[in-house]
Amino acid sequence: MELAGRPNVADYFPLLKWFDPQGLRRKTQFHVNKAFDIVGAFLKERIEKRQNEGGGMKKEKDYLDVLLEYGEVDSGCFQKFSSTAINVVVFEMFTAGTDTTTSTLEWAMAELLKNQKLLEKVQHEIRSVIAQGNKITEKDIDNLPYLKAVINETLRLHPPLPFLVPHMAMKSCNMFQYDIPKETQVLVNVWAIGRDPNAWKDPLEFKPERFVESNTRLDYKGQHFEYLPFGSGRRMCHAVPLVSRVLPLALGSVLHSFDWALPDGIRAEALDMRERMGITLRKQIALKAIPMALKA
Ligand code: HEM
Repeated sequence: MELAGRPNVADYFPLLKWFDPQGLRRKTQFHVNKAFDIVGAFLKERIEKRQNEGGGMKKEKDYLDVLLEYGEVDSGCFQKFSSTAINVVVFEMFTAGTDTTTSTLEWAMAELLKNQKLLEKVQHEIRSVIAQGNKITEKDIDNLPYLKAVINETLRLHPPLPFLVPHMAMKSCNMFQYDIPKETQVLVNVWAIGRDPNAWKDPLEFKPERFVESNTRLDYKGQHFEYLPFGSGRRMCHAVPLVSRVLPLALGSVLHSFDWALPDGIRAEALDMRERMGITLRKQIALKAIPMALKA
């Protein structure tokens, strides 16, 4: 992820592409190969296990089982995925899904620890819906509008992919009064769009309320152009249904089960919120937070 986010001089002088002057392509390829070997080992192990179990038609399947079984039922219509295809898909899920989700959770916790009142408000909502000792489940999420609003607001101020993923114009076109020649690389600055004072009131303030009160029912499905943390159109993030469950479950669980404090010596209002630029937008200084057991 670090190498993918590093500025590459060859993007500005395409002639240099073949020389790979900073060695970025070479170094990235080294790590990609390593990751492929790791995924390849999972895959081999699972295929062997399924063969030993005799077809592996077990009741509980995970993602890898589904990929391996794809096409087995109706071989007339589908071809099975090759090992290489599965390897690529699993690799892509890890690379696209890891930093994005963890960065959102880290920023959400940081914003809440910085705004104790909001932290109390969201914890109050969660704890009044889910009794102490119980766990949050997917079906609880719809009853937690403020928790969802905290996540929405985090994605507005801290979109994990601030420039989306680079796009390329397939043909010359004119969009929003800009002439875009064929094969131009286009970066969409959703970070700036989310902070645009023409679109947002008090744009720099962390106010989850705006998503609860909003009459427009703003969402991140790619149709509201002032709010595009997952992009828009046919290359937008296809994990939105997964992420809209995983983020509230993960954040809700830690907020439900523990009280939280900053380490000694760090005042909430002085919490460092600087960003570190890369392909994903991380906190420059990793958040440290202390979980405290709830009193029975
Ligand atoms: C908070 C979490 C996430 C955010 C904010 C996010 C955001 C995005 C964005 C902005 C794009 C590019 C859209 C564009 O350029 O128009 C993208 C693409 C993608 N995302 Fe996500 N993502 C998240 C989580 C995930 C997860 C968990 C997975 C997989 C399990 C995933 C898989 C992908 C893939 C495979 C693509 C490439 C799609 C394509 O090029 O067709 N993302 N995501």
